Amino acid sequence: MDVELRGITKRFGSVVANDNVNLTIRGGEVLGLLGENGAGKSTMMNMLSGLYTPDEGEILIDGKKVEFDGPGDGIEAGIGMVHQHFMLVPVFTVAENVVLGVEPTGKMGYLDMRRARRQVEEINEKYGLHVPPDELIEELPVGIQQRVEILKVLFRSADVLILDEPTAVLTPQEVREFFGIVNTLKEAGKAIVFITHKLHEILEISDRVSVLRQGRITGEGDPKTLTEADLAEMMVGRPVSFTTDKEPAKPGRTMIEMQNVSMLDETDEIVLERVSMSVRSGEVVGVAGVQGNGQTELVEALTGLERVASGKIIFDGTDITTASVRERHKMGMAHIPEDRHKSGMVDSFTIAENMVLNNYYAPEYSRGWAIDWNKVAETSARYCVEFDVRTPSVYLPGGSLSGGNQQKMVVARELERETKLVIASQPTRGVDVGSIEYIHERLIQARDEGDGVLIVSSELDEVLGLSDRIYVMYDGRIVAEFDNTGGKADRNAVGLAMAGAHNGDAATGEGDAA
Ligand SMILES: Nc1ncnc2c1ncn2[C@@H]1O[C@H](COP(=O)(O)OP(=O)(O)OP(=O)(O)O)[C@@H](O)[C@H]1O
Repeated sequence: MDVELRGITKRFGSVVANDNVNLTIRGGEVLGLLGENGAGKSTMMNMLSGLYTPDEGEILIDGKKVEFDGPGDGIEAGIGMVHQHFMLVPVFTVAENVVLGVEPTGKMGYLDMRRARRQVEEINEKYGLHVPPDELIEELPVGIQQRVEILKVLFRSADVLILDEPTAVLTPQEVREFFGIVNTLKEAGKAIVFITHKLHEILEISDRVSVLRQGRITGEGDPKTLTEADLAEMMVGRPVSFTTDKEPAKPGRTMIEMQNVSMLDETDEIVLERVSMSVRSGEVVGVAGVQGNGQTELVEALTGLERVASGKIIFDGTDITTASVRERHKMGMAHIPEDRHKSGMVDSFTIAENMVLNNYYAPEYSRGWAIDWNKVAETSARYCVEFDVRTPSVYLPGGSLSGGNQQKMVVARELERETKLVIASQPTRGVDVGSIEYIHERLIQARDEGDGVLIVSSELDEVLGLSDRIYVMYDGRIVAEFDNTGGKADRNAVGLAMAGAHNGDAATGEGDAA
């Protein structure tokens, strides 16, 4: 099935999200879609899937004009969207989720769950999805949940699959498996639209690439003849540096220290086991690891979001093991959370309100009981310019920003404050290459101004590029430590430690440690 967008324009108030867009999507092909944060990618796909109606232009399927009046019409026409934030019911099984809304019925009109299960198995088999139909969603890892979303649209006979930043939350192993599935779908004649900010993925998986800038298609090309640098320049309109220039670190006093910290989850399983680590002022320490090996819990312990079971945490000489989140924050701890929607922002609050979400009581904004909103708005507008948060007004809701711009808003709030320690968890997730460059520069600037900086990232290149020292986490423990002065840490050795192939004990300084 081929789909054509012709002269599509979409406005939100004064924002022109799509401006006279022309795009063709073909069956049996992966189209890579690239663009800066806020360029209009999601808006365009939301129109293709029937969620939004274009203000101007038309959509043609196999040459015939179609009009959608909601996502039901989109899926009816064979267009399926796999969203970045999954829309599954956690307490339902895979099969129940897949058939929800289009349940097959038996002769008496009752739900025929056996038939549903069989149909799920057939799709599973055909596309090599390997999803267990009877498992509850909440029991499944993220990578498998994503396949359930794919199953859902295939069950509804989608011929066009729109994948919106599908790899953002996957481990490297899950990405490999996911690409295998994408290729199977393509060979079966499906048209795939693949949206990502990871340029190497575009080069690897897509047959064609289109670049969107400020609502317009500004470039198209063949990934076989393009490089990452070409793609970055097409997106941003200027050459982008993939490495961050930095002077050697000048580590000072210990800013934060964990001493033998252990943590249990709600079922009393150990999620952090006797972790000892430190960050000094004037250094960037990176935490590498495949997601799910205790990094989230490490950050929760440091920031006070969760209580530790044993051990001590010392922040600039003060024992903060039992201190609250706000106390730590007031002492100069900044936190860029891995999931901004969980602990970073409120969608319905304005951008200005979000910019002071954890700081509104500071003397520069508060006069007694009253908040000086003019001052808040003025400061927020400045942060938006500095961090290139694209919005016509700071009085719009935070949730109206594109995903990457929401992330930049949270990063701006945390990095613009006077701090001693910055804890940055997946700081550039969903952020375009131009803004990654800027966020990296700001993290190095924080280090050079004397902050301790802790970066937790599932992007190994990010950890290697920024850190002066690297810890590797595996199975709730720190299993290795590497000196990365001048970028000397061995990528393969770090990768091996991430995979658990490490015999040494970082705490005793054995192994490939510094
Ligand atoms: N529902 C909405 N209300 C108001 N403005 C919106 C809405 N949806 C999108 N916009 C605006 O339209 C523009 C395009 O946003 P869109 O989400 O399509 O960008 P994107 O290319 O997908 O970005 P990202 O890479 O950050 O996800 C942005 O300026 C955004 O703020």
